[in-house]
Amino acid sequence: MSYAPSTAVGKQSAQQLADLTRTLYDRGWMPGTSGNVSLRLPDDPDRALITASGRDKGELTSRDVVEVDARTGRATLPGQARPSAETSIHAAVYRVTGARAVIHAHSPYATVIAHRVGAEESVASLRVERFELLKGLGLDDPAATDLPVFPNWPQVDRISEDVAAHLAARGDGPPGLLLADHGVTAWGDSLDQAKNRLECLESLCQLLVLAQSELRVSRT
Ligand SMILES: CSC[C@@H](O)[C@@H](O)C(=O)COP(=O)(O)O
Ligand SMILES: [Zn+2]
Repeated sequence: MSYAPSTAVGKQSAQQLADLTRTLYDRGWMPGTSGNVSLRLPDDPDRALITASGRDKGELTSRDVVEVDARTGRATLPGQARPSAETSIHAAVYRVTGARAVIHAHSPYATVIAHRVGAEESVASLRVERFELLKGLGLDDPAATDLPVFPNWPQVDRISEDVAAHLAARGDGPPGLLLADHGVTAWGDSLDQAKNRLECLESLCQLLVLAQSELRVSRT
């Protein structure tokens, strides 16, 4: 039930995944067993490694990952641990954006903003503007962005369908999203880039809270 890669690339990727997950736990961004991280294998991007479900993220090792099909989220090897319950959200991001790494965290400020915006039946948009840190998101126009906030349906597949549809329709959106009352997900071309973007999103949410800004939310 533990990941035992046959290649040096698999071994190195699993180690990177585990090291980053523990770092984010240590920051308080993945309390308990919350959060999940995935990375497409550099030598075969059709496959990805993702954290196993329900593990203590502060204790995660390179054996606590699961190899899945990057586009479907289905396990590719027999006898593996259960992949993250939110694997289908990672797969939706991979299908639509071409990202190479995805991180989902329960970091406090992003989660507070996701709670304050909330969501009813459909995706909401949170306007974020003016902050210099928007430049860290790699946007075409860093003056402002509309951060999507998705309903936190109990059926994860329903969330991933919403995410895939929204990202397909809004190709110029930010490399991240909020899940109402839940947390934040960010992605990038590498684990480092996904982490940087997650840090920018968390910090932007912190600034919104500290500035006591009225949240500009639009709902469709
Ligand atoms: C500890 S509750 C958090 C979970 O429900 C979920 O949102 C989460 O982030 C972790 O799920 P996991 O299946 O371990 O990847
Ligand atoms: Zn979560």
